[in-house]
Amino acid sequence: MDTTLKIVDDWQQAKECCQRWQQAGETVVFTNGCFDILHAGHVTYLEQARSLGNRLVIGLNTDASVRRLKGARRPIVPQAARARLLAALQAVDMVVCFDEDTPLALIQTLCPDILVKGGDYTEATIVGADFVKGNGGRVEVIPFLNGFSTSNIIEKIVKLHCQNQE
Ligand SMILES: Nc1ncnc2c1ncn2[C@@H]1O[C@H](COP(=O)(O)OP(=O)(O)OP(=O)(O)O)[C@@H](O)[C@H]1O
Ligand SMILES: O=P(O)(O)O[C@@H]1O[C@H]([C@H](O)CO)[C@@H](O)[C@H](O)[C@@H]1O
Repeated sequence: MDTTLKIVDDWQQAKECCQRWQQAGETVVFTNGCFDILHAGHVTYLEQARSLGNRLVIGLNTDASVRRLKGARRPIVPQAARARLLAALQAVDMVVCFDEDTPLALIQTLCPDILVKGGDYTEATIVGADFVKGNGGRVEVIPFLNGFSTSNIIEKIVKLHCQNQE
């Protein structure tokens, strides 16, 4: 299968695909993030998110959005490559990029049935939670898998490869 076909650039096309899934009785799960330097915590998280429904859609921050969110030295991995890696995961059915600071407009466009974030968030801090619940959906927080973060990976690389070696 050509998994690049999961990467959808046009939000209207993504909306129509989600509608087709929902009209077929499938539950559409949505999550979002930067997913810079994909790691095992992301993969476990996404597989658990997918298990909550029948389809998993990822809202992926563009490079400009990541830079505003995480600083000028991020992302490490450009959005095209981040999208490509996510699309290759069996758990993922669609990847849609958003350039805003938050995924709210995308969530309001796609109207997912379930909105998911990891345990580094609470329902009160999940953007789109009120909209999804108001639209008859629900919000789920997936436990954080400790020891896995992109920041930790970057710190380890700097420590092991960039500082003066003893
Ligand atoms: N170890 C983990 N366990 C479960 N969920 C995770 C884990 N790491 C990230 N996530 C989830 O994956 C999504 C994307 O997170 P993000 O790309 O910010 O990962 P990160 O490793 O925390 O990155 P950074 O260290 O740059 O903040 C978020 O919904 C987040 O809750
Ligand atoms: O990868 P991150 O930093 O977990 O993703 C961010 O999530 C924010 C979250 O949805 C707030 O509830 C979102 O606003 C931001 O754009 C990133 O996707």
